Amino acid sequence: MARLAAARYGKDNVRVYKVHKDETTGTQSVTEMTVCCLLEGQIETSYTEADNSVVVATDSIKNTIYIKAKEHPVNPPELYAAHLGQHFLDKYPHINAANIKVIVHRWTRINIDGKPHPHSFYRDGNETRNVEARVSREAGIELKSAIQGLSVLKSTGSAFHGFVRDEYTTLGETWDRILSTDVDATWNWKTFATVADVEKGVERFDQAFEVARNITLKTFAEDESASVQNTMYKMCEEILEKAAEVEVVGYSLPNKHYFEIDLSWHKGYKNTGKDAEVYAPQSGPNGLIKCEVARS
Ligand SMILES: O=c1[nH]c(=O)c2[nH]c(=O)[nH]c2[nH]1
Repeated sequence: MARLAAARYGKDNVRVYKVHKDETTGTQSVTEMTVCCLLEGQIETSYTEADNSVVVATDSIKNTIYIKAKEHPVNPPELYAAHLGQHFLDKYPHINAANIKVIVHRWTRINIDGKPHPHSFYRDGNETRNVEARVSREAGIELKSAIQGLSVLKSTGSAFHGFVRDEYTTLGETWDRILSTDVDATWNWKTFATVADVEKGVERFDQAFEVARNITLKTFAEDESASVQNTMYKMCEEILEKAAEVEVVGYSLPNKHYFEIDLSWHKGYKNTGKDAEVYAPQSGPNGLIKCEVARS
C-alpha cells in the first residue's frame, strides 16, 4: 500500500522583465526576475486517480505570473510575491497554499561622464535579491528575503587558531589568512495576515535589504575575523538590531580556500608564511558554515 505523503506542483524558471517608463523625466527603470510558483491543496486525485479536473495547468500558472507582473508593482519583490500567491487562494477554492520564489537579477544604471544614463544598465555581479513567500489559508503570508551569490574576499584580517588538534588534524593554525565566500544571507519576517498588511509600510523590505547588504559588507571588511562562525554571528546580531520586524537572520557561507604554494624548489623563492604572494585558489572542497540567529 502506498499513499501520497506530500505534493506540490507549478512552473519554475519563469523569466520576467518589466520596464517602468517615467514620461515626465524620460527615465526608464527595469527589473528582471526568475519566478517559481508551486501550488498545494486538494490535488491528490490528480496524482492517484489521473483526475486532471483539480489541476490548474502549469502553463496557466506561467500566464498568471506575467499577468500579475502587469497588474501590480514588481518592486519590492516581497509585495509582488504576496500578490501572486494570494491570487491563487482567492481564485481557486481547492488550492490551500502557494509557494513563490522570486530571484531578482541585477541591472545597475550606467553612469556616463558622471551622469546616470536614462535607459542603459549593466550587470555588476551575479548577486541576486531573492524572496520566498508561502501564502496559505492556514498561516497567512510568510516571507523570507535573501541576498545570494555576493562574492567577497579579504586578503588579510582573518585568523583561525585554537581549534581541535588530534590525530585527524593536519591544518596549521594561522593568524593571517585570506577569507573568501559567496554570501547567502536570509531574513524571516513576522507573518503577515493579508496582502494589505504587506503593503502597509512596504518600505521596510528595501530598507532591510540595504541594511543586510551594508552590514554584511562592513562586518566582512572590518571584523578582525577569528573564524567564519564568529564573523557571521556578528552580522546576524547587527541585522536583528537594525531591522525591527525581522525575526530570524541566517547565513550560509562557503569558506573558499586559497592555498599557499611552496616555490622554494625554484631558485629558493620564498612564498610561504609572511612571504606568501602567489596562492592557488581552490574550487573544492570548501568549508560550509551555517547559522540562524533569533531574538532571545
Ligand atoms: O573559519 C573557519 N571555521 C572553521 O570551522 C574551519 N575549519 C577549517 O578547516 N578552516 C576553518 N575556518
